[in-house]
Amino acid sequence: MTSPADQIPEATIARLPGYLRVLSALDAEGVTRVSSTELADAAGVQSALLRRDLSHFGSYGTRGVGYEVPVLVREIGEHVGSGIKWPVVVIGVGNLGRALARNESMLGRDFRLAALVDSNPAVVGTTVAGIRVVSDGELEDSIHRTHARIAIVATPASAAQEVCNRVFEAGVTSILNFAPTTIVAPAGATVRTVDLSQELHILAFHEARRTAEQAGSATTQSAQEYQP
Ligand SMILES: NC(=O)c1ccc[n+]([C@@H]2O[C@H](COP(=O)([O-])OP(=O)(O)OC[C@H]3O[C@@H](n4cnc5c(N)ncnc54)[C@H](O)[C@@H]3O)[C@@H](O)[C@H]2O)c1
Repeated sequence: MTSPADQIPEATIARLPGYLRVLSALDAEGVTRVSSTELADAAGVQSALLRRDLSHFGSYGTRGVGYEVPVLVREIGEHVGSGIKWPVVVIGVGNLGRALARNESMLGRDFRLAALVDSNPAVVGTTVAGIRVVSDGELEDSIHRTHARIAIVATPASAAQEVCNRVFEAGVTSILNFAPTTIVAPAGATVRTVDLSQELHILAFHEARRTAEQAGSATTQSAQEYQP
């Protein structure tokens, strides 16, 4: 398709799985065509944004006809690596790592748990979700053995950068980082950091603004009601 990946905005890439989810559901229902407005509504975005996102991949739809659902499912699926069953190594098998491992569905159907690594001798050797946890000394080996290029880091922040350095050195090029720290990655590698607390703070920001607006309108109202 048209644009090289490094010219596609991250925000566009982040919306692709949402489009694919809606399109796959339509496809499963036997729907063959969808307008940009219908698709945008179902995905919860503006239709102009949807058209712009898809145009990055050369999908422009046809005026009055819309998009061919099976074609778009195949094309977006190829872009987001759908149907590959990517092996994923999880490093740090504490509360979070264990929860992810035990609920593989949280990873989505295109990813499979390939190895679990932890440094705690009390955790090493235990079995989580049918996989034996190996020691951090076996980190590189577990990456080579499973051919994983994606890793999830769920260690404390203090260990995360060193773990990531080793993981990159072993051939991983994509990390989903849960540790609350900024990871420095080599050129050509991708790190996505997930921070629930940051997401909650974004909601709190909007809540604070709504509260301030309500307080402001109440003040304005009472000022208008004031008749000297
Ligand atoms: N992103 C989020 O929304 C979110 C939510 C909860 C927790 N966290 C973060 O995720 C991380 C994990 O949280 P948790 O509650 O599971 O912590 P935890 O202490 O229960 O688990 C951390 C695990 O990492 C292991 N570990 C430490 N150093 C290691 C190393 N060098 N190599 C391999 N394993 C190592 C520990 O032995 C432990 O089992 C923490 O950094 C925490 O702050 C993030």
